[in-house]
Amino acid sequence: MKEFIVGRLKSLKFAIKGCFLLITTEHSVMAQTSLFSIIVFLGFYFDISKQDWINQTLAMALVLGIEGLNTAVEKMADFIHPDFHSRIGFIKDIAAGAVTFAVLGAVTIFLIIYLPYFL
Ligand SMILES: Nc1ncnc2c1ncn2[C@@H]1O[C@H](COP(=O)(O)OP(=O)(O)OP(=O)(O)O)[C@@H](O)[C@H]1O
Repeated sequence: MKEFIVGRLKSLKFAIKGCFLLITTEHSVMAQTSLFSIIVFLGFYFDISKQDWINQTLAMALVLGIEGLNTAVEKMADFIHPDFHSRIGFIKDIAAGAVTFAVLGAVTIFLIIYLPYFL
């Protein structure tokens, strides 16, 4: 049992390190976290409902989570095959496409929540 807990804590430490690496080294994640800070500010400013906090938190987590996986795919592709190859291009394009789906969903949710405050 002790081994299990120590193992999980170690994994958590590496996972938090991964979050830190994403935020401090990846420009796309930096841009997204900056934008999300503004969204969180707007949440407090307009005193949005509990349900809207849940909705926007899920939207932001989804974008950052998929962006993180996209970054991992890009890094792995660059490591395995640093030269230009159409299959690497395809893999990177569909990974970026996955992020785009999440971003479109998140933008839709943000518009549903905040547009009424600006109309
Ligand atoms: N080795 C490669 N072979 C073929 N096409 C590639 C290759 N590397 C990149 N590409 C093409 O360039 C696009 C951008 O790739 P890149 O790795 O620069 O990602 P990015 O989205 O610009 O990420 P970042 O800004 O985080 O570096 C890919 O989606 C793909 O179409």
